[in-house]
Amino acid sequence: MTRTTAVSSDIDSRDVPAPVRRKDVAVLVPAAGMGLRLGGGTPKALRELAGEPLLVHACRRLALAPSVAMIVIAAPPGDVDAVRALVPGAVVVPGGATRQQSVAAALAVVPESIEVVLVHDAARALTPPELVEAVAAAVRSGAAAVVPALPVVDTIKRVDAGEHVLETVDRAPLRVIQTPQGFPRDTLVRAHAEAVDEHTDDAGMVERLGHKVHCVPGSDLALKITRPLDLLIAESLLAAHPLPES
Ligand SMILES: Nc1ccn([C@@H]2O[C@H](COP(=O)(O)OP(=O)(O)OP(=O)(O)O)[C@@H](O)[C@H]2O)c(=O)n1
Ligand SMILES: C[C@](O)(CO)[C@H](O)COP(=O)(O)O
Repeated sequence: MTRTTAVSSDIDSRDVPAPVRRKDVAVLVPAAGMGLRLGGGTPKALRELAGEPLLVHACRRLALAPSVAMIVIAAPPGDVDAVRALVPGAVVVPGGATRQQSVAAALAVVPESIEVVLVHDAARALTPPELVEAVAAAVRSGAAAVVPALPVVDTIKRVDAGEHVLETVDRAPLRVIQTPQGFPRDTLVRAHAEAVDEHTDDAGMVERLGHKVHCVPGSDLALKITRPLDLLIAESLLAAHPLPES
């Protein structure tokens, strides 16, 4: 028996605009960190996961996001040519001494015609293209800054210098923040130009300008590979969530 599904609608399909596929996003990929907490002596973005550098995993997923027009990588200064060979479609610049300086170096080469800029850690190598699209869409909808956020799952306590607990913090309003973080280009340029101190993320700089930062749901796949345990977790995640065959 053939099963049919009746779809009734009084909207003429000719009235429905086709989904807009805009390639209007530049993604800056800070990848110049040493990865001291991971160890191993190789810059972290070049450390391998299942036989390929973390940076390659990260850029492959970025390139699968329909909005992405260009990828700019801030590479370890001694590995610029190696990174160009690994990710041939990307623009590669030497990174700086801090994450913030690496992002600024990449931002400096984004053409003015690009209106939406995302910043994405190479260390979040398994971030799915869907999260990139969700962040880009929220920027297009008018947000000054967009961050993926996850709830905190552990009890949080504040301690003093001697590791004595001062208080147990209410975790309900706390969030763990990931990348990609998204911005209108002009806002990110201004945030970097006016930053007076070091920030751990770009949204923090935009927040300092007085703008509201908008959260979208984060992803477990966007974990930051920071310590050796994270590499083991990433191996399992990669096996469980391979990219579809092209
Ligand atoms: N001078 C720096 C420092 C960090 N990063 C990048 O910023 C991202 C997030 O940083 P983190 O995961 O903390 O990397 P590292 O700084 O390499 O780690 P660690 O602090 O353990 O050395 C990474 O993709 C890293 O390569 C960068 O581009 N330039
Ligand atoms: C930008 C970031 O990934 C957001 O969670 C994070 O702040 C980077 O921090 P790190 O101290 O450089 O690991």
